Amino acid sequence: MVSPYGCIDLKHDDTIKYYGSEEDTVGIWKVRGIRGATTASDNTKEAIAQAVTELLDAIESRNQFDPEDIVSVTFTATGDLDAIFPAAIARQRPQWDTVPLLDVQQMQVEGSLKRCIRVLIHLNTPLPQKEIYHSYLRDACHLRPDWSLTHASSSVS
Ligand SMILES: O=C(O)C(=O)C[C@]1(C(=O)O)C=C[C@@H](O)C=C1
Repeated sequence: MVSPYGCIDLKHDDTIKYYGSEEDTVGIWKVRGIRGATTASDNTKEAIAQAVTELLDAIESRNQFDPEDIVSVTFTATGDLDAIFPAAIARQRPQWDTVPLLDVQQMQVEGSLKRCIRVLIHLNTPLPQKEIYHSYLRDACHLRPDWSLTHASSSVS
């Protein structure tokens, strides 16, 4: 189907992409972001590993993607967590060993949530933004109450 907007982009590999309304883009692969956050009970390898595993399990089960389609994953940790890199935990997951991973320290804002691990996944997906599920677990559920039930469009499913 040709987009009513009439904008067709012929790439070098002859792939045709249409740009238009949200309906037009369903089924066309794009890079989307998946957010998540959680808290670790302690600054220990075990507690951080448990929190990261639980968070990535939730994100993977809610979004059903192939790790092969991940562009990159960035974790942030608050300054009170330094026992292990979240990326070191993530890398042990099935098919995650080739995913580009990065850890950075979260900026320190007075009064913000302690022992918090955040994640931002960039993913190639045919799903529209409204079908991307974000996961805010444990004490991090208060950070984005609209997303703590994990649906981007804030509907409960
Ligand atoms: O989404 C989160 O993890 C938040 O804490 C919320 C929020 C925001 O205000 O949007 C704040 C700080 C983070 O760096 C990212 C986003």
